[in-house]
Amino acid sequence: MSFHLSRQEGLRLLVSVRTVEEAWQAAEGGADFIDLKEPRAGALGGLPEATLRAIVQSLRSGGSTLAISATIGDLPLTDLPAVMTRVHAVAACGVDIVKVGIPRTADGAPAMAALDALAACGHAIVPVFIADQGLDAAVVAHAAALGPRLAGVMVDTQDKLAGSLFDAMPMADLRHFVHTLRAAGQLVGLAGALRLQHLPAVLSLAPDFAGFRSAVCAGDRRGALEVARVRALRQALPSLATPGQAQVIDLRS
Ligand SMILES: O=C[C@H](O)COP(=O)(O)O
Repeated sequence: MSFHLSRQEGLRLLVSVRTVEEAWQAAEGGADFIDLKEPRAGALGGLPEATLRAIVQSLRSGGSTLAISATIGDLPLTDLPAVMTRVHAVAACGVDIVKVGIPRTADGAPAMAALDALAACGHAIVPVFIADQGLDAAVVAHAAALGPRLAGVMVDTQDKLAGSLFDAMPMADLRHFVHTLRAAGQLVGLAGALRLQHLPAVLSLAPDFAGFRSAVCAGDRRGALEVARVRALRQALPSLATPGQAQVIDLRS
């Protein structure tokens, strides 16, 4: 794996963008990760490779050293050759991290086979567990067992109109997810229609990073990113992260 994400103090912000302009706005607002995604094509919508290359080229030639991730799009894990072809194609666009959705299915075997292939593919991979139907504990344990062969692990939601991550998963399950994967040496990220008001609950779970799109757009997540909204998230973090000030909110126990 050529790119390595190391653990740092505090919560890092991942902001999803769909254009060169949005990428720079996210950077200006204080994002730690620039996440390339087409929100108009679903929760993990993939951008065309030409767009990925253009954003990477602009950020790097403009002097930004921020980590850049990109999703491969919503591909079924049952077609593993197609998933791996797209992973290699996205990585070849110059991004540091490739994100791959891991939806819950009746049979966890395709997800486990995909995780094995992803861990061995030579790129920095972040599998993104889709939380809408809850998580398959055996598949999460399988990801944990892969340890640092994965660059990190995220949980996110598919249906952005059904509420936030905290509506999709009980707080106790989220705590278990973060604890299990961090104990396995992995960096853990949370996302799922998270808003400013969710930051205390996010911080109480102590993940390594949190991902945002809905919260940084004026309308819904398919609309335009607003730098002021990224900045507001960034500015909220230090005060919330100060020990004793972070309100622990058990949204669902
Ligand atoms: O990877 C993070 C996602 O793009 C977050 O999107 P969202 O805030 O709309 O759930």
